[in-house]
Amino acid sequence: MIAHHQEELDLARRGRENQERLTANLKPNYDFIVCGAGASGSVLARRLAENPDVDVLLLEAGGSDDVAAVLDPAQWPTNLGSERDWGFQAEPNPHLNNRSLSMSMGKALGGGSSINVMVWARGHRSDWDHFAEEAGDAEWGYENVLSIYRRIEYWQGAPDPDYRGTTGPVWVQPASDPSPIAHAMLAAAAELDIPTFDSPNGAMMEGSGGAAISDMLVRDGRRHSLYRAYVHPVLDRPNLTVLTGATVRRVTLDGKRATGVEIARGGQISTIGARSEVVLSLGAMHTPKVLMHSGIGDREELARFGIPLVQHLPGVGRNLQDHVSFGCIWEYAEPIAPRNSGSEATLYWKSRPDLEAPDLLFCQVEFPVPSERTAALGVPEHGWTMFAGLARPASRGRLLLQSADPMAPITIDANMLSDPIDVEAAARCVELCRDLGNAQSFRPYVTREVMPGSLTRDALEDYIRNSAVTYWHQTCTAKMGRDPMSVVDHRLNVYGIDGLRIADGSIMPRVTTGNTQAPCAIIGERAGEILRKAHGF
Ligand SMILES: Cc1cc2nc3c(=O)[nH]c(=O)nc-3n(C[C@H](O)[C@H](O)[C@H](O)COP(=O)(O)OP(=O)(O)OC[C@H]3O[C@@H](n4cnc5c(N)ncnc54)[C@H](O)[C@@H]3O)c2cc1C
Repeated sequence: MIAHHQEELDLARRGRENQERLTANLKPNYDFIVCGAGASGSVLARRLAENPDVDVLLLEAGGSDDVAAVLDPAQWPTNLGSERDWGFQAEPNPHLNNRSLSMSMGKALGGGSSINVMVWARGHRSDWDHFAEEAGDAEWGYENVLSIYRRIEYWQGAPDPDYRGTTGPVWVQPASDPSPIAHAMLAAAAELDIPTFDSPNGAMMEGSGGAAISDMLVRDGRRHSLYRAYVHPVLDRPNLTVLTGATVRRVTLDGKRATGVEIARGGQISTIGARSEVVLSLGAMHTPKVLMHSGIGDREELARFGIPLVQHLPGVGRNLQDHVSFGCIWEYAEPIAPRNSGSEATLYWKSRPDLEAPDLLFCQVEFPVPSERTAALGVPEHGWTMFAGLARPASRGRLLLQSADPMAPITIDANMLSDPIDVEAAARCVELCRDLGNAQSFRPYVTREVMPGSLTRDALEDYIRNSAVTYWHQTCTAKMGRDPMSVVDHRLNVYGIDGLRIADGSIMPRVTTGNTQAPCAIIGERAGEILRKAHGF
């Protein structure tokens, strides 16, 4: 253990010194520029840099992840609203009683994977098969994706070679020593005839759903972000430069070929060239934004701000999806301190039996999580939340520019619950929450259901609109596909532009069933495979 710790310290020092050297001597050109060191970008940069002959620049607007708020799993909520959060705010939404939701996204090395709740959820079989169908490419299908998961995981739970790998970079473990209420959640599921599983990742996500103790990216008691898993161990390579505090303003183009990027850093604007390709991994808000500022997007939207059109792609910034969630809260009989990240049990189920796959997603949270509106109903000092959401929302949002200035914010019309089907599913979702939370198995741990309680249908709808918050799974704004609203093809090429690809949650045609960082890791892995093949290395 001591020897391992010393090795870690040595590696960190070598990496730091190497990066100080590389960033003090930035080159005018790199082979590949990966924009955004988040969940997908971290994976991709590592895979490209594994070839020592390939020079990779990884650009990140945020800063270091080497702070307790990131590395200590229990401290994740303290990142919300901090310098490590972009702090997006959606427009007031009439379907949420005119509430304007906060839409946090990570701004630091690791992106969302440095501030998230660390849950590892692979997505449902039908999600990946849908991606393959949309893309017209079986390599995006479940069977292939399952083999990638096996390859990248360093699984710490009970051996399960059909589903789990033990030689990859991503340390995945079942939540260690979960809270009694996490076990109560599984017991309550069983009371309602919902099957329970050893892990949510495997057979559970091939069928109708179930309940399990969550898998987490936590290693030796510390957050194991996708940046820590993939990039941190290779920071000492001479062919990988990681530049923080660098905000990508736009892609530079020569006609319809991407030539590099324009960045803002330390008050200076400069350009850096890409000999091979530029990849946008800026997340679902900023990837479409940077495309639009580069002249790639909807003709009319760009014309509003006089941005010269390079490629008309009406789907840029459309199709915004997210899991909307509703907190139902119970008061503890005796306070129970949260363990791990405070979210250790998960459940997926269908709102209607005829659905092909689960459309409801529950993550238990071991402390109260009201919305700013439901907080007024009175929050218990000690309580827990069933954080229950729509895994397959029908509502779609849109991103719009506010200005021709690349540093200006964007307008987010999240449009949650605009489709009445979602309100129906939400009502079923909250009813199921109540059935679970009020089940026999929770009795030893709770005194009472604090909210919502038994409500008339109208009052329940009002509760849904007042309690709705984001699950922070914003995705799908530059979707992969073959229809006119698609932005990238099956090889992640931006339609109509050479040398420009997208690899992040934006390319999802539909948000996956479950938390989104594991699918974003797959997108990074696929991008790595595709680029290595395209460039013959
Ligand atoms: C609070 C919170 C909790 C979550 N909990 C979970 C969870 O428990 N499990 C789970 O699976 N998922 C969770 N998620 C979602 C998950 O983290 C994201 O879906 C995932 O990180 C998205 O990956 P990405 O690569 O698309 O983008 P990101 O991870 O967001 O990465 C984008 C990166 O690009 C950088 N960037 C953006 N704009 C620029 C620019 N102009 N120039 C340079 N850099 C830029 C960002 O700073 C960021 O580092 C959570 C997210 C949040 C915010």
